[in-house]
Amino acid sequence: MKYAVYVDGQEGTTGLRINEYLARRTDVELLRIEADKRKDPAERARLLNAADVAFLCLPDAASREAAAMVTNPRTCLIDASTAHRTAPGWVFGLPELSSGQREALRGAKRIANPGCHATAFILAVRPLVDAGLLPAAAHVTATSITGYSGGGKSMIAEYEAGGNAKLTSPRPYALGLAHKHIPEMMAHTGLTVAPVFMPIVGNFYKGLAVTVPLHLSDLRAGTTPQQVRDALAAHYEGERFVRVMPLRDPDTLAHGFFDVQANNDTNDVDLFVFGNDQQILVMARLDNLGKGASGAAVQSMNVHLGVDETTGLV
Ligand SMILES: NC(=O)C1=CN([C@@H]2O[C@H](COP(=O)(O)OP(=O)(O)OC[C@H]3O[C@@H](n4cnc5c(N)ncnc54)[C@H](OP(=O)(O)O)[C@@H]3O)[C@@H](O)[C@H]2O)C=CC1
Ligand SMILES: CC(=O)N[C@@H](CCC(=O)OP(=O)(O)O)C(=O)O
Repeated sequence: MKYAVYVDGQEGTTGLRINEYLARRTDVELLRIEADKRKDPAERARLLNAADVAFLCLPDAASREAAAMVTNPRTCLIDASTAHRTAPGWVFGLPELSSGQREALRGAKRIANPGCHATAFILAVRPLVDAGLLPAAAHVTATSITGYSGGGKSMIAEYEAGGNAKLTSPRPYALGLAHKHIPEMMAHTGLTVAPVFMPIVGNFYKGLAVTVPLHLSDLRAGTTPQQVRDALAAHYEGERFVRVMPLRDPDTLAHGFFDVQANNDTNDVDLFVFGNDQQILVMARLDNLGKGASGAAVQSMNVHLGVDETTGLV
């Protein structure tokens, strides 16, 4: 038996990559929309309702419209947009979040794929809150360095057109302190105070690293960097796609510089803890188009269907 799968937004950055993952699979029949009907509501509704799994790789408003078109109770929607990540009735597509998450995804017909920055932030912070090392009311800050593909087709075109000197240097953004991932960062870590979050987009295609700096005095009294690293390792023990590096990763320190692109073309997340007697940096690195978007969506589909979670992923 093959699963019927439709990608709404198949020509976009996330949709194209999901199609690449799925094209290699023998257990999936891809339903494709004709090029001239890509935005035809009736044709999209027909395909959405014919699918066992439909990925929404669309701007937020179009994702909301697509969700409203689905009347088939068998169709499982996996929404890559920001529209439903804290919405009631939608399960967050991050299997590694907590011990009950896979079971929830298995039973869900509405799955919201996490944002790329949010994935890295949540994977770095949630285990520390769960372990009681980081108080839920802590005042947390975070930065993220990301490649420009995170901005979708329009930002990719801007960078690749060339000729704009302003794009050659890294650009901090979301300076209104209201980045669209903050609600999901709070909802899925348990933090009760909004983190101060500043992303920076750089002149490279893909790769992302979130850094969360913490004073040890903000953690449970007596917490050491090693305990923080060990809490992460305990939370992710046995996970195929999350690797917790040794404390003060010797390879990184030997190079002197952190490689934001080292997880590109994989679905892997690497977590790091650097630190001294007073301070730590917790860092999470991933491919924003892999575990930050399309890879995560395919992983959630695998969990939902009950097939090997790594099928089609590297
Ligand atoms: N890029 C990334 O790293 C990530 C993106 N996301 C999210 O995934 C979603 C898709 O992003 P991304 O792939 O980057 O965006 P893109 O802009 O690259 O692609 C969006 C696609 O949706 C199509 N589209 C727009 N409106 C409609 C409509 N009404 N009906 C059908 N198709 C429509 C666009 O058509 P056209 O080609 O004509 O413009 C385009 O092909 C967004 O919500 C984004 O926030 C999530 C995680 C990471
Ligand atoms: C460089 C850039 O602009 N990146 C996007 C994030 C892309 C992403 O993962 O967010 P969504 O899934 O919510 O679209 C941003 O920060 O808004």
